Amino acid sequence: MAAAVATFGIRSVPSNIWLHKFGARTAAASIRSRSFTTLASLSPVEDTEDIQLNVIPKENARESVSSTSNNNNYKSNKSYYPKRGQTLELVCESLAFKGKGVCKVADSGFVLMCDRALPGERFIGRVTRKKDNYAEVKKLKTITPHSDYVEAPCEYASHCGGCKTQSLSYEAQLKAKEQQVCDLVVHVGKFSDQEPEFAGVMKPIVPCDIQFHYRNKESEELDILLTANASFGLAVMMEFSFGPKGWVPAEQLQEKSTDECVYALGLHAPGFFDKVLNVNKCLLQSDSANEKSGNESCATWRRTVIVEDYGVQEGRRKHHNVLEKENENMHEFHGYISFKVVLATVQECWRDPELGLSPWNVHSHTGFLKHLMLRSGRNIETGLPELMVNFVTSSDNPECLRPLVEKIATIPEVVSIVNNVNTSIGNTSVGEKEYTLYGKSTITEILRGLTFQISANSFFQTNTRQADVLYKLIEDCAFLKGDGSEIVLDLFCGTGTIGLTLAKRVKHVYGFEVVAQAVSDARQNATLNFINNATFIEGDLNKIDSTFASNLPKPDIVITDPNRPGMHIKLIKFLLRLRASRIIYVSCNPATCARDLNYLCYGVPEQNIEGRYRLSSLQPVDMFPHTPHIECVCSLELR
Ligand SMILES: C[S@@+](CC[C@H](N)C(=O)[O-])C[C@H]1O[C@@H](n2cnc3c(N)ncnc32)[C@H](O)[C@@H]1O
Repeated sequence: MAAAVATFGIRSVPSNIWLHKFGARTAAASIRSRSFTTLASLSPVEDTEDIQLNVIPKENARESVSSTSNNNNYKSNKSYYPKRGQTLELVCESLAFKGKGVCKVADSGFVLMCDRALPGERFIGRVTRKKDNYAEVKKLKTITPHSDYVEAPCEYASHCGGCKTQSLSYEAQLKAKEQQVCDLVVHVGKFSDQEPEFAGVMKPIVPCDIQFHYRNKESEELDILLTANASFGLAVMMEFSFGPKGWVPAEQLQEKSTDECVYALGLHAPGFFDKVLNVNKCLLQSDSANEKSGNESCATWRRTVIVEDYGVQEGRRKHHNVLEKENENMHEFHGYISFKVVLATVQECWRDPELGLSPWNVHSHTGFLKHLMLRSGRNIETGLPELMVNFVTSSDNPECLRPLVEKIATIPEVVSIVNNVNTSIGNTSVGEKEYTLYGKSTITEILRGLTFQISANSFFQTNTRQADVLYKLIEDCAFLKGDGSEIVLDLFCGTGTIGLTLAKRVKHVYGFEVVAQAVSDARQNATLNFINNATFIEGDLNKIDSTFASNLPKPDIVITDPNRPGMHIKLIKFLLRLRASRIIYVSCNPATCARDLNYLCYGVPEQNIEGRYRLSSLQPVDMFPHTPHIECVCSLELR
């Protein structure tokens, strides 16, 4: 297999007026019964909004339009089409992929998608973009707010791109996510919700219990802040961007001082790749710390925050002991405090003209600092948090970072400072070169009783606490015999997490992963955990050929955990030929997941490939409250 990451396209699942039973039908029968009136034709694989929307066949369009129910047949009445720029009164009915509100014009049934519209909300919106059978709209004014309203505690909630549903009660968020998965399974996956088995297959969403542990004000702020960016979860990963000009939301322009419009370090404004919302001290400091610290140095401020937050008067060690007793989420909480301190330290000095550091300008392709990535792990001996700070720069000049590195290195939790050099004009954070500027090149984390080493560019679940729940679910779905006889194939294995949690009860684990650093971490993780029956292989699963895995013993269980685009059709065909008894499909994108489940269960009729699997359970898991993200664990049995 080649090692390069490829882009690829899979056509979207053809529309079909027949919804399938749960694998009960043979593929041949399903081929006969299909009527391929394809609305979607070829959707780019990343445009999963289209996968989700273009799912109802033309001949059914009218029926679905006339229905005003919540059935989420996201299909518009073709006889009505609003004009671009037109303002309309709309009602949001439900949430769709990426957390966009599915809205309808009263009496027409025409579907419009609106960012930040929440179920039950009646509002005025302006049509911004027309798609084939729906349109996009920008919210101008709320007439009546959505149901299940709660006050969003974060001052950036309505501006930053991350947690769109902060003002929706957590119960309502869960309901919306569960509904979304269900709709996708029916409309994209083509499973019939009329079958008696459906209710048994679709499991209720597993909530994130951290929601309920963090009840006090500080803690809510923690939850919210740490989910404020799509790329991180609760306390273990955060990505900030540098920009030449801070973005200020229109409604705040009057209040903000002009210097806030200069050089920014913060979160991307929603929908803008070139605008950065500066994350300033207001968000970083708790109110009490703000009052107390005044102009004090960062170190003093840090102590103040900790003492104020927990009422602990003396000694760090004692502080931790007390915390462990008082708050079982101490690890995340303390990691969070360290994030705040690192960010405040960088904010304090990176604009100093003497350092000569400039932010990356995405338009002119000039400037040096692209991103600041913070990742937190845990010291495996003390259990205390340890932090990795990763500066992503546009050129190879690590010496320029020296003054910043010296300051950050004084923060006790920081054990690793690295520099990823990414010379491409794009905004990605993975570097062609990596320098370790201070301490180690990796951090460690503990998950399901195992130790994992993580490099800057390796994937690792960003909400460790909920990852533990997720991996336990995967283990349960594996139904291991426990006699050490089974072979496990761990596709998209990252640092080996899933395979290694199963390794001690199986004969051998074979993991495949494209990122070289992750493969090397996975091998090291096997050693760290005294596991010698796991083999990790570097390669691109989008570029497999007929010889793929032919030299390995036939697996009994396949775990597949692709990133958002889902599985390449080549890999799906490989799995259909392989016929392992069980596949566990772990997905972070329910739209591509539904599409791939359809392939695995009903085949690829256009290519005369039969489906082989029966979907026996689908378990949504909420890894990231307040964000649109949904994780799913699906069990498929060989028919
Ligand atoms: C969602 S992560 C899952 C990682 C791992 N299973 C875990 O739970 O930590 C997806 C992984 O697939 C890897 N990946 C993405 N595209 C790939 C490809 N074409 N071939 C192989 N691995 C790929 C990513 O680098 C990432 O580590």
